[in-house]
Amino acid sequence: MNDGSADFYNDGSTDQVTVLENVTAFAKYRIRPRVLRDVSKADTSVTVLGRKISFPLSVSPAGIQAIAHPDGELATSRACARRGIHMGVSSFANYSVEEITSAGLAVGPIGHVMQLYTMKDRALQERIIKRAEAAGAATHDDSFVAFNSNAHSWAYDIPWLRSRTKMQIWIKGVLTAEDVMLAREYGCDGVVVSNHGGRQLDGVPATLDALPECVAAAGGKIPIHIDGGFRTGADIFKAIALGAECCWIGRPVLWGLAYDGEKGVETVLNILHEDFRRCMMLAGCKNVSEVSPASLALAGQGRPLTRL
Ligand SMILES: Cc1cc2nc3c(=O)[nH]c(=O)nc-3n(C[C@H](O)[C@H](O)[C@H](O)COP(=O)(O)O)c2cc1C
Ligand SMILES: O=C(O)C(=O)c1ccccc1
Repeated sequence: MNDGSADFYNDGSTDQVTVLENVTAFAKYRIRPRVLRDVSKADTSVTVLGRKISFPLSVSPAGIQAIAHPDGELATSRACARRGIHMGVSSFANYSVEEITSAGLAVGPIGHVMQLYTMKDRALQERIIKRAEAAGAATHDDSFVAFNSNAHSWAYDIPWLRSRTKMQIWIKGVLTAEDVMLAREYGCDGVVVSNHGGRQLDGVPATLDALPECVAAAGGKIPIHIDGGFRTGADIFKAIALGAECCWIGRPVLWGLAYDGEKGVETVLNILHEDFRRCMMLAGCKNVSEVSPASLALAGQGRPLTRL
C-alpha cells in the first residue's frame, strides 16, 4: 500500500475533528477493576444477529479492500471466519458478495452483513439486496445519504426494503436519540451508532459520546451497535459497559490487510480478542453480560456509573 492509499484510509473529513475525537472519547472513562473473583473460565462470546460469535466485535464494511491487499475482502472474510466473528460487506467491494461469502464459508461458519448505500438507482439496490440474500447475508444497513441519494425517507424506504427482503434491516450512521426512536417506530431490527469513521460530516459527535443517548432511546427494544475509533480491548469493554451489544472496527482491519493479508487481519482480531478477554478478567467479569455501567467510572472520579 503506498502513502496515498494509507492517507485515503486514515483520513477523516475537513478538519479531522471527529476522526480524532472518536479515538480520544474513550479516555473519558476509567475501568473499575475487581479482585479475587474467579475468572478462570471467563467467556467472551455473545450472540449477535442470531449467531454466537467469539467476542463482541464485527468488521465494519469498507470499500475497495484490494487497495490494501490483492486478496481484499476474500482475506477479510476468511480471517473473520477463522476468528468466529461477523463481517460487513461494502456495496463497493472489489469482490462479489458471492465470492466473499464462499471464501469465508470455506474456512468455517461465518455471518455476513450486507451494507447498502441509499442509491438513486433502485433497481441496482434491489439487485444487490437479492444477491446478498441469496448468498446468505444476515442483514444489510442503510446509511451515508449524501453519497448517492438525498431523497430517501423513513416512511418510504423502510417499508420498501421490508417488501423486498427477509433479511434484518439495520440503520448505520445514527448518532441521535431521535433517529433511534424513528428506527424503532419503523420496525428496524437494530442500529449501528456510526459517524462513518469521521469521514462524513466533520464536527459530529464521537460515537462513544453519542452512545448513551442512543442506548437510552433504544430502551432495550432494539440492539445498539457502534463503530468509530475502536483500537483496544478496553475500548470494546467501555462501549459494552455503556450498553452496546457489539462493536465494529474499520481501519484496523485495513491496516492488518495491508500488513499481511488474511494473516494480518487475523493478527489484528487475535490481539483485540485477547486484549478484551484480559480487560474483562481484570474487571472481574466472568462473561459479557457482567460488563455493566458499574464496571466504569468517569475519569477523575472513583464512583461507578449507576445509570446511563
Ligand atoms: C477506507 C474506508 C472505506 C469505507 N467504506 C465504507 C463503505 O463502503 N460502506 C460503509 O458503510 N462504511 C464505510 N466506511 C466506514 C466504516 O464502515 C466504519 O464506519 C468506520 O471505518 C469505523 O471507524 P474506524 O475506522 O475508526 O474503526 C469506510 C471507512 C474507511 C476508513
Ligand atoms: O472512503 C469511504 O469512507 C467510503 O465509504 C468508500 C466508499 C466507496 C469506496 C471506497 C470507500
